[in-house]
Amino acid sequence: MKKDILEIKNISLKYDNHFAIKDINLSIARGEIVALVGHNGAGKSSLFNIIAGIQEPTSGTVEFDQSFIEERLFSTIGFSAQSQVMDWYTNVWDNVYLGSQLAGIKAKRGRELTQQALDLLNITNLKNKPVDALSGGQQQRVQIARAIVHQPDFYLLDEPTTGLDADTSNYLLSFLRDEAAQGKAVFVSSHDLNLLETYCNKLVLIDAGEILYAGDLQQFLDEHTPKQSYQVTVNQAIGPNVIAQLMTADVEVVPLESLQYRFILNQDCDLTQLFQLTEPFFRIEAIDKESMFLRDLYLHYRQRGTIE
Ligand SMILES: Nc1ncnc2c1ncn2[C@@H]1O[C@H](COP(=O)(O)OP(=O)(O)OP(=O)(O)O)[C@@H](O)[C@H]1O
Repeated sequence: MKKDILEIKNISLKYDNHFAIKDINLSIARGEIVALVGHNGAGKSSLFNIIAGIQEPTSGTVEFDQSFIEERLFSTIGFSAQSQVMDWYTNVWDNVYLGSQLAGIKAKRGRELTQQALDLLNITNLKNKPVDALSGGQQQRVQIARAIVHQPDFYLLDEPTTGLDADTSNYLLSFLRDEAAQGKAVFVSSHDLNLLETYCNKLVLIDAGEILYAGDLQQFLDEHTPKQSYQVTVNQAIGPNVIAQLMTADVEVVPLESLQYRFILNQDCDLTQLFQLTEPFFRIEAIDKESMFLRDLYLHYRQRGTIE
C-alpha cells in the first residue's frame, strides 16, 4: 500500500468574506508526482503556502507523517514559492549553497549538492554572478536550485517553470519524475499543461478554492474525454450562426485553428446524421476521433464551466 507523507484535512482559507481555499482534503504519497492545475486565482499558491507552513489556514490541518520528517520540516521539504525569495546581495553559488545550509547539511556535502543543483538548472556558468545582475529567467533557476539543492523527500514547487526555457523545464520535470520514482513525492503547479501531462502521474484540479478532481491523471483523461469527440477539417470557416444552429441539434463546435474544429456529439447523434446536419453549410473534408490531452480537456472544461 502507498504510504501517505502528507494529509490535508478540511483546509479553508478566508480573506474577509471570500474563500481562497474551501474545505480541501487531499493526501500525497511516496512515488507520486502530482500536478496542481487551476486558473489564475484558483487558490494554488494559497494551498502551497499553507502546506509549506508560511500561511495559516482559517481552519483545518496539514499533517505530515511523523516518520517522514527526519529532523525538521525544513530539511525534508523543498519549497519554492511563486514569488522570488533570494538573498539579493550574494552571488548565485552562495544563494544555492545557503539552501543546503538551511537544510542542515554539512559543508562538504553541501558543496557537492550545490554543484549538482547548478548543473541541473544549467547555471554553473553564472555561479559567481550577483543575483541582481541576472535576467528574470536566470533568477528563477537560482530560486529552484536553492529550493531543491538538498534533494528533499518532498518537493513543493509553485510554478517552477515560469520563465524557464523548454529544455530546462523538461530537464527539471524529468529529474522530479526520477525522484518520485525513487520513493519521494512531488507537488507541482504550472500553467504548462502539456509539461504536467508528460511527467505527472496524479492530478489535482482546483477551481475557486475547491477541488474538482484529485486522482490518477491518466484515469482523468480516459474518463473525461467526451465519448464522441472528433477533430474535423472543413472546407470553409463555420460562422457563429451555424455554430449556434448545430448546438440546438446537440452538436457542439469548438474552433481550433483555421479550418479545424472539435465536434462533440450527443450520444444519440451518429456520423451519418452529422453529415446530413452540416451538408447545407459546409463540407467535412476530414474527420478523426479524438483523444484529448490534459490541455484540451481543461480548456473544454473552462468553456463549459463543468466537468461531466
Ligand atoms: N492577501 C490577500 N488578500 C486578499 N485576497 C487574497 C490575498 N492573496 C490571495 N487572495 C485571493 O485568494 C484567491 C487565491 O489566490 P492564489 O494566489 O492562491 O491563486 P493562484 O491559483 O495561485 O493564482 P495564479 O495562477 O494567478 O498564481 C484569489 O481570489 C486571490 O485574489
